[in-house]
Amino acid sequence: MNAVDLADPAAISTEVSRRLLSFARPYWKEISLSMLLSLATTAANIGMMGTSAYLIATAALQPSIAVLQVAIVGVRTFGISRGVFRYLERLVSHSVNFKLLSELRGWFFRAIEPLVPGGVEDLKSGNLLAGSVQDIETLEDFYVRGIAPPIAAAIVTTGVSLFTLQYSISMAGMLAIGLILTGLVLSLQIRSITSRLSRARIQTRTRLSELAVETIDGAAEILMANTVDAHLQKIKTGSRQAKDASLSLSIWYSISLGTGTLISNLTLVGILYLGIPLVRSGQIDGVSLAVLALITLASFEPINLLPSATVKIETSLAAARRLFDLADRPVPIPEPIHPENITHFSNLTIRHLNFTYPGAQKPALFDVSLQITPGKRIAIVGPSGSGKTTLLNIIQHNLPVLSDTVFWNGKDACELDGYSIRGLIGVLSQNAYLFSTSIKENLKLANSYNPNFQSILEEVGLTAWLNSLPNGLDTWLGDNGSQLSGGERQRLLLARTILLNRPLLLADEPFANLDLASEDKLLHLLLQCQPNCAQIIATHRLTGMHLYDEILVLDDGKIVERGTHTDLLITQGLYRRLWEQQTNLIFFDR
Ligand SMILES: Nc1ncnc2c1ncn2[C@@H]1O[C@H](COP(=O)(O)OP(=O)(O)OP(=O)(O)O)[C@@H](O)[C@H]1O
Repeated sequence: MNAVDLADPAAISTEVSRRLLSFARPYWKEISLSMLLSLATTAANIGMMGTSAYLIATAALQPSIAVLQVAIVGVRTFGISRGVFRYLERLVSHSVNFKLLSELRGWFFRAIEPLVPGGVEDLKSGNLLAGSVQDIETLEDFYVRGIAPPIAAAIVTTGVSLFTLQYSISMAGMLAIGLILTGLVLSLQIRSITSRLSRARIQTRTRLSELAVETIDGAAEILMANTVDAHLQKIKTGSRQAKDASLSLSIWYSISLGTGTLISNLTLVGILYLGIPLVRSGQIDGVSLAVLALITLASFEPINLLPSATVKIETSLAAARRLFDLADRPVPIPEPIHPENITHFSNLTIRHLNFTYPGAQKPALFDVSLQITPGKRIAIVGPSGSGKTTLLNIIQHNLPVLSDTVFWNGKDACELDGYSIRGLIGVLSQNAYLFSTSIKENLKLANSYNPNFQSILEEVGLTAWLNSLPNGLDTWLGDNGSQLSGGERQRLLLARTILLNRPLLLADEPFANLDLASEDKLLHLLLQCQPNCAQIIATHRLTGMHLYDEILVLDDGKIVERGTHTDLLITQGLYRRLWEQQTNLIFFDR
């Protein structure tokens, strides 16, 4: 949050409210309508109570029925219109509220998305889940209870006090004091008490969400390690803390409701205490006092909701603050001010690239240069930790680089639109995500317009398997493809990447968890598909190396050797040693 004193909770709340209100600006017409309807409901309620009091008090004096006719019609009209206005007010306020919440979900996703390359690694997925679901839902209270009701309450307080003023200054003063005590003093008091509790509630709820996601994701490992009880204990502790935080808020919610009702009844007693002598002295008549007494009660109806609404609004503000904190994280790879789009691929050149992770002692990449053009196949090989994945991430624009190091079609990557760069790249890795839906939907994700699924599935060798499935392409894959074997999964990921049809394909150990024969087969398939597609494959398994145009050997972040398979075997360097190690291993494996 900009230019806000972070030590001042009031300043933070004001800034958070201002930002939340800015989302409501486009809906000002609907919000104004809901405010008008809220006012109309309260006015109808006050009218109904006032005319009822008039009717009952006048009827007690046994006048002719003609005298009561207008009041009878008034009670009916106010009674029916109150229900109609209340219904319309709820309809309008909830409709605008749902629109606002869906807008906020879109905004949150758009704000988080640019952070994903390298910006949310320190966050647990349960934290983001709590943000995108629970926190946004909590904001409902801010919009439903935070905008229209306080304004309607202020208008009611002013109107009813002015009306009472026509009868007596002291009674009007008493009523205004009661209304202000409840609507303002009690609300502010409750707010200062509950703001810390609201933050604690959001924190405990987030922690519980993190624990739940972690436990579900790691269920198999937890069972294997026999630590179910320890995890359940953590969840129980988290649940208890979340329950305690909610309970404290509920207690204050009830206290505020009860105190509001107490103040309204005390005000009524005060009005009667001041009014009865006035009736006795003939300054006002008894019927007017009855009307004023019931109007007093009715006017408290919207005001009484304010202190309890404050508790909910404080929780909304705490949730919003967390959302803004997440959304305001600095973008790790800022886009240029005037980004240039790149729509085709003719070459990628990397010149003397150095890269050091923040806080790392030594660079992960040092003086790396390469060039790739359409149709060229490059393999990046090297021991674990030599920098292969880092290099692929830099090409994907997932890590920040200095200008004058990475060039697309001769243009500096730092001046290009990051989304358009990623739009040129297809990525294949063993960790790629498969959505929990059908095979067809997962393939459509890559290219919903390509009806040519069957031929690509045939190409990657999945046809026989698909034919054996009763539901074929409509087979559900399970969470992240949990119902697939390693080979089926990798073939499906390969089919999805081919369907994506991007001019540059990056593959990071794509088939490493398969047996050597399957790996060999899929690597050949990958290299044969899309002849014009440039490919860079990072691997530490030296399978099919003779098929690559160039092999870069990385060691400790530096390219120590480069050339074709035959050249590198002759060189007698690291590549040759790695090759011999692997061929010996394969020999012993057999
Ligand atoms: N996010 C990160 N923050 C800090 N250091 C990192 C990060 N990711 C990787 N590194 C470090 O950078 C170096 C290169 O890692 P990288 O993952 O690129 O190697 P690799 O060759 O792909 O390894 P492997 O074959 O095991 O996947 C390693 O020393 C690693 O510890």
